[in-house]
Amino acid sequence: MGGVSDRLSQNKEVPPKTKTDFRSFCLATLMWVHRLGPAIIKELKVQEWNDRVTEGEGVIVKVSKGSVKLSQKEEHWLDCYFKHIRPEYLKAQAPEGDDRDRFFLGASGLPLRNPTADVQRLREKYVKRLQERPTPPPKPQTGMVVSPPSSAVEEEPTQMLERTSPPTPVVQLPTPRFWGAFEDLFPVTLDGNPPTKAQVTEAGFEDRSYYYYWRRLQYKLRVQYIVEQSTDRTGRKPPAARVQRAIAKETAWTTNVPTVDSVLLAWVPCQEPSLDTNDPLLIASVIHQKWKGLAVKHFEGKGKGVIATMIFKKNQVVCDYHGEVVSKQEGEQRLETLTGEPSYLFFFKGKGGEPLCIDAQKFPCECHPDKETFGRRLNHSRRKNNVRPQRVSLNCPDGPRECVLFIALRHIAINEELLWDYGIRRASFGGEGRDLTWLDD
Ligand SMILES: C[S@@+](CC[C@H](N)C(=O)[O-])C[C@H]1O[C@@H](n2cnc3c(N)ncnc32)[C@H](O)[C@@H]1O
Repeated sequence: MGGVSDRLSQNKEVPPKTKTDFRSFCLATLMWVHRLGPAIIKELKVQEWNDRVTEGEGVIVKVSKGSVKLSQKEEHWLDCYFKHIRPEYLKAQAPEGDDRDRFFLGASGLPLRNPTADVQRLREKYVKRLQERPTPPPKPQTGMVVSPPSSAVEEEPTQMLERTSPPTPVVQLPTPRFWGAFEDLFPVTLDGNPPTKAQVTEAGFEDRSYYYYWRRLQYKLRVQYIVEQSTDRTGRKPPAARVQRAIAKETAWTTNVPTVDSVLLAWVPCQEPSLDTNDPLLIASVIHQKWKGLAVKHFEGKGKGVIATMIFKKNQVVCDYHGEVVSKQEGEQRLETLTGEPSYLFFFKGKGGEPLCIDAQKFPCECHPDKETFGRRLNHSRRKNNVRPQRVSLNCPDGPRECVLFIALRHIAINEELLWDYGIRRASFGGEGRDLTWLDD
């Protein structure tokens, strides 16, 4: 399973069956090595996983009845499941399901029902395989391409993962067909270097076009990165000087450095996402406050905040700012009554420019007494904001509802904290803002 966790951490393809096996393997670790009962495992919460603390060479995870100490390796396995498998299961889940806090989910996105049966299945599968295995397959030799076609990968996942299948002899490969195998061996990254000629030849890729393609993809990646770095919150096309400064900051890039012109050419205006105000899923999520892929986490010096537990794509709706919608005037009066505690009042302009306020001060809210409403927990950052608020009028069954949705400004990775720009600066409120130590302007 070490091979599987390596592939998962490197974002390489892993067949669904192997992912299920890997989840069972994590369950088996908790059951067999740490003697946790299935009921405790089923109850394990995302929050408990996120709140794990390092102790010596391992980590302590609080569980419903006590705690468990995992080794670094075991932590790595469980984290691989959490970061690379669970988010996929979350995608499958219908909005009615309440997935949000369970660590172990089934492929349907719902909480895992029978960990014992899962572990048993895994055990039987491997015992059977060991009994059936004839003689060990030959080890791959150097100068061979060790990448079976993807159909073979589906049928016999462990062969691919342990790289024990008989190697395919080197042939002159057409570029597009085998690019995947090349990229697996030499992933294209923002800061990496292309493989040397010797490495390429050793891996069985004689054709120089792979090398050039690698560089071209890295160039595109870098151009896109500089576009993002040099475009400010106004979303307007950046001036050449700003692009030049953003490029100059990347001192580690010594070759394959994008030119200012190529960045300006690649720049396109940021598209306002067109939200479907009749979307039943969106409406259900707002009404029932069931948002996928989010978890609350405690941050030192910030209090609570929200992290992503699945990937969010640019322009995807993350959650809403849930609370009581009142007039701006009413909101200001409520603000006056606050004495030093954090404010959860969101002022905005509703449909037709009407000044409104969403009051999320009360927790839990009356309409969802058993729920963590995520929007109110999002912290501020001007510099590292990755979501932005957008006002919409949703066509809910009981009539139009004024809403503020948080939209991903870019690709958001798992475990990343969700941050939005509150629009407050140190100079705000006639300079009163300078007392707010957490502002990063
Ligand atoms: C809407 S609440 C955000 C959630 C809040 N952290 C909590 O625990 O519920 C706003 C308050 O969070 C805190 N906060 C927001 N962003 C912060 C940041 N970047 N660093 C530290 N505190 C922050 C401030 O106290 C602010 O008044």
